[in-house]
Amino acid sequence: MAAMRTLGPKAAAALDEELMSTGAYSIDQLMELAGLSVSHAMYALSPPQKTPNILVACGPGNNGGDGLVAARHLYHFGYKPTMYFPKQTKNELYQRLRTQLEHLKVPFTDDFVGAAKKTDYIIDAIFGFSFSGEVREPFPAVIKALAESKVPVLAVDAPSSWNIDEGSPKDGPGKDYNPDALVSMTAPKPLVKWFKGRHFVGGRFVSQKIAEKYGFDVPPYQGCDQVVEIGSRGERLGEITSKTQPRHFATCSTYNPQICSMELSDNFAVLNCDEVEGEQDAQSQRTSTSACNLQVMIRAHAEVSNLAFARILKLPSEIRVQIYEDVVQRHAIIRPTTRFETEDSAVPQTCRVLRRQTLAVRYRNTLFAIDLRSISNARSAWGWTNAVSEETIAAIGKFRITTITECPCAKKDVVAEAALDTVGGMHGVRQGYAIVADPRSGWLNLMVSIDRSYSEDPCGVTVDQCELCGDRPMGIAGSLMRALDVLGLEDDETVMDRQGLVDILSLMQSVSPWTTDMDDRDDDFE
Ligand SMILES: NC(=O)C1=CN([C@@H]2O[C@H](COP(=O)(O)OP(=O)(O)OC[C@H]3O[C@@H](n4cnc5c(N)ncnc54)[C@H](OP(=O)(O)O)[C@@H]3O)[C@@H](O)[C@H]2O)[C@H](O)CC1
Ligand SMILES: [K+]
Repeated sequence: MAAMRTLGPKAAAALDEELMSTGAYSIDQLMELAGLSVSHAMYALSPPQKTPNILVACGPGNNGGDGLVAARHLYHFGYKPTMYFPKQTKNELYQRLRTQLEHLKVPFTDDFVGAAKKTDYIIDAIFGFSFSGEVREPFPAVIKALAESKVPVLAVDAPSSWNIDEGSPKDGPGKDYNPDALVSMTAPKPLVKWFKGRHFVGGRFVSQKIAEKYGFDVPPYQGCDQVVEIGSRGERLGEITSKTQPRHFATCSTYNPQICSMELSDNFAVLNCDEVEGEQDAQSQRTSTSACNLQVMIRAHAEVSNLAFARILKLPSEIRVQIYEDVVQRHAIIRPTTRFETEDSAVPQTCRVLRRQTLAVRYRNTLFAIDLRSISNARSAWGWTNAVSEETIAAIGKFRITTITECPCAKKDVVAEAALDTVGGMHGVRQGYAIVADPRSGWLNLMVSIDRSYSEDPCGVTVDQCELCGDRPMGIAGSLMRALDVLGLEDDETVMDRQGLVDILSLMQSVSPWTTDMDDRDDDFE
């Protein structure tokens, strides 16, 4: 996949001129769009629930203006921005942007170095494509602090102090400055050749005609996104290894758009591709017919759904295309690994560790996992969500339990179908339970299904009888009901605060562990 073309400093300045002359844009508009893109990139990197405090360092030029605009949007997204803006020019535009922030009571600080120690994220909007020469006062200490920062940094258009054409400086305060992320305005600058972090492009307003004239690519923005995450050099997908250290982790169930992509903590490392293989791989340890079938089904699914599953995952389009091509052309590298690996014991509290049949795709530092059970069995999509992220928990306030009784009576399918209305289209669920977080409606749906093979109820509680045959199966749902009882929740629809949800998830974990036990004994899982 070819890397995106870059725009040198002269071309970038000429483009801005053209946008403001023949393009009929005003500088305010361009800056508003640029700052909005920055705020979207920030949100994509880390939502306000995770990193509320953002220190925005603004330089004297338009790069600084982008930072001022971004801070306003971030405030409205729920962050708490703090501004460092030491060299304000007389330009009226900057005064207005500052006043807008002051009206929101966004604080301005003179002590960047001190503030940098207290924040969760820093936005570097000091210099953009017009930076040149040695860094002048008062910025050397600021650039040095950015280089030494323990908290992550998102750079706007360029890591400040980097040479736009030649990248990171050989000496000076920015010598070791390598921000974690970069959002390129309109098009990447040549310096991205040396940039190694996560990279977004923003500026969804230029026409194809202008892009052609200036020789850059308009990236494939999706939905109403203001930014696209791209690989700096268009590298191919990495292969899967159990040692992959993902920064983010996403799971998805194809047939249920309510199951969104989820993000977990940084130190969550998990991968399991047991029994799933792509091409016969020299290193593969086993072969499995179900894997071959799966492969065929994934392929068919990919063709039919035209990447719907990747879209649900909100994968960068580059990866979507890659998955699509790989899957359709049967080049997916899917390797069996033996076990899951979790690094953080807290993770299982809010996460159901992936089990079999997971297609994982590593893209740069991000590991994407797609739950193939949903892909492989279109008629009975497995409603498994493997993780409930902090962000999702923050977005939901209600909890709903649906019990699906899989009874040995002949009408069991009917029983399962009855759950359709309540859980948004999932059926065919067997043992286990699914947690479906739906931030849009504010629901955390917990679907409990019961299998007769669970003959004992660990908490001595029986649950709903089968509507059709009157039998009262027991099992995992019983323990859950018990857990709710402990919490004093009698209704199966409850509005609760975030802590309540966390408590429930923790309790479920403690009464019925979601991780290794089940995985160990679940060899016949299909
Ligand atoms: N294309 C888009 O989508 C848009 C991008 N925008 C953003 O604008 C910047 C470019 O803005 P510009 O005003 O041209 O310049 P900068 O902000 O990069 O920097 C200019 C100021 O920086 C000072 N400067 C330059 N070099 C040094 C140095 N070595 N030491 C200290 N200070 C330096 C310079 O100061 P002076 O003292 O020389 O005046 C300038 O004040 C682009 O990168 C995007 O982020 C726009 O928002 C429009 C849309
Ligand atoms: K910058």
